Amino acid sequence: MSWLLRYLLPVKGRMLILLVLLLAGTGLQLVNPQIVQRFIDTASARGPVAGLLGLAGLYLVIAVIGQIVTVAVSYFGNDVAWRATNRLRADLLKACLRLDMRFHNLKTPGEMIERIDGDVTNMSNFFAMFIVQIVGSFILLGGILGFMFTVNWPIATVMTVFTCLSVGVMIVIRDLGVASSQNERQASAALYGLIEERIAGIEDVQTSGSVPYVMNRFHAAMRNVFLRGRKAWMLRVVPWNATIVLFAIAVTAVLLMGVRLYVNGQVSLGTLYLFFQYTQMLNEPIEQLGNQMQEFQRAKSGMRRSRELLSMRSEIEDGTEHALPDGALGVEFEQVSFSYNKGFPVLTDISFTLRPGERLGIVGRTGSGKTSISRLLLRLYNIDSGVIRVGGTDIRKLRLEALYRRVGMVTQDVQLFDGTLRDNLTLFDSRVSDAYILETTGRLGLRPWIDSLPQGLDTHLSAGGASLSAGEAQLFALTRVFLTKPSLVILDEPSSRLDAATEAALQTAVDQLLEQCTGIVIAHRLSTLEKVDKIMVLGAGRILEFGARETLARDPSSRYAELLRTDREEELA
Ligand SMILES: Nc1ncnc2c1ncn2[C@@H]1O[C@H](COP(=O)(O)OP(=O)(O)OP(=O)(O)O)[C@@H](O)[C@H]1O
Repeated sequence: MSWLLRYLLPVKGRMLILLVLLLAGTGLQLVNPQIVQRFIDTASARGPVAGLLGLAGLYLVIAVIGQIVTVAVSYFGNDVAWRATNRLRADLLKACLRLDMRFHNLKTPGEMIERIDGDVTNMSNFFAMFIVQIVGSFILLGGILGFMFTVNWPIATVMTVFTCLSVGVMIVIRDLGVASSQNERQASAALYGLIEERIAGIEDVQTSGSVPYVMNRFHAAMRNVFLRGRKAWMLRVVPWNATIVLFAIAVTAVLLMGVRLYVNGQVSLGTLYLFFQYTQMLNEPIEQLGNQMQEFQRAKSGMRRSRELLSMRSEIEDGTEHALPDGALGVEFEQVSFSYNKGFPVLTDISFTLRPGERLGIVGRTGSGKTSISRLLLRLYNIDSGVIRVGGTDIRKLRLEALYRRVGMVTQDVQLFDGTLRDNLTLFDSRVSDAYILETTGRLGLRPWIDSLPQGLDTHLSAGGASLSAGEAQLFALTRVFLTKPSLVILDEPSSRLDAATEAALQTAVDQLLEQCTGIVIAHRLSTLEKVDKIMVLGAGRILEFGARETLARDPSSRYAELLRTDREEELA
């Protein structure tokens, strides 16, 4: 409840309006049967027609106002629900964006969408209506029973017993469907994960002819959602069904007692109608309570999942220091060991130093750990042991923001965001001027491409990357890093997708960039590394060789020299 209140407190004014409207609606509901009672009694006593018409008119006016109040309740209910749940959605998204890569490696984007939006949508009705309707239902019940006690206490007692029994049954079995509702949400999240994954890999799915296979998996996931959903629904409706049986017994008892009183002349026909009508009306708040109980079970499973997500902490704790020396930044790895999964070391005992402004080329076989080193430098993962220093400061002590502001990385995968070309190049930083963008793109050879676009920097790019060729996307990513004027730059296979001419242009630009900052270049092709100062040869997560490039190249027994020889032979072949 305290958690719920945190989201409802900011909308307390609207909640209050909702409550007042609900009370007004409840009052109107209680009044109308009494008007009908008077109408019947006046009519049976052959009272004046004008009086009857007046009662009928009053009934109509109250009925119309009642409808208006119902519409207003629905409007404010939805309004409150959206406002409160949007806050929760924002909190969930923020929590999700702050979680570390180990978490994200295990979750598909589709699953996260379902958790941030699907679960919350399931809670929205609960948010809007739960407190209000529970309070409203109890007030209506109290009003009906209270009035009945003033008219006929034996019947009121029967109705009270029935009400207490119904509410008691619901309270006792209220948690029945929670676990299975949680399972239902889980299955639904898995289904979304599957759809997202397959649509993201649509090219592979289509070209490998695996549409039938995907459909098969999809049907299996749908079946799972259906089976779990059915079970959850069955368990949720049990409390409600129990009250229907109780209600039928109560109506029968009240009618029998009422008819007996009428036959004995103890009550008028109008009062008999009132008994009947109020017993019928008891059903409504009890049904509301039952519905809310169902919503509650559904919402509770969503709430559990949301609270679980909100309580998760990223393994990457932000540091406190934010001062780094001006200019190029030195890098130091001291006995660094790292594993993605416990027991499977990816990097072991990595130690090396790069002075400010130095350029390091990392080579090694596929899977030797080159990219992992760059990820560690950006603190995407915590290391198992050792220390990494950037600009002389342990990166664990640095504010992440300070680190990201000074370190740039170009990876093999380029992510485009929905926005203009300018937004994508500056990553939505409006302080970067167009002149600077154009000058930088000119240096990188992207200018002819930008000039060929009808709207230049204002051209809209779609998210994902479909609007750029792989090579363009890579040039694009380099430009992005250039624009941030980094003090340390990591280039992961920067020219892997470029043709020879573009690569030459790019190489000049990279050289210019590396002149201003410290650089780490990860490359498969040794030609990319001609300008670097030092070389690191990695093998199975260990440094096999580290030293000045010139020295290693000249030493025929070095691994680097051997790599150069094989590279040349391959080129000749
Ligand atoms: N997210 C991850 N979770 C678990 N293991 C991973 C993850 N990323 C990489 N690995 C493993 O870590 C090892 C090193 O991977 P890394 O990407 O650093 O190698 P690399 O030298 O950059 O390879 P390549 O030249 O192919 O890019 C590999 O065995 C890889 O399977």
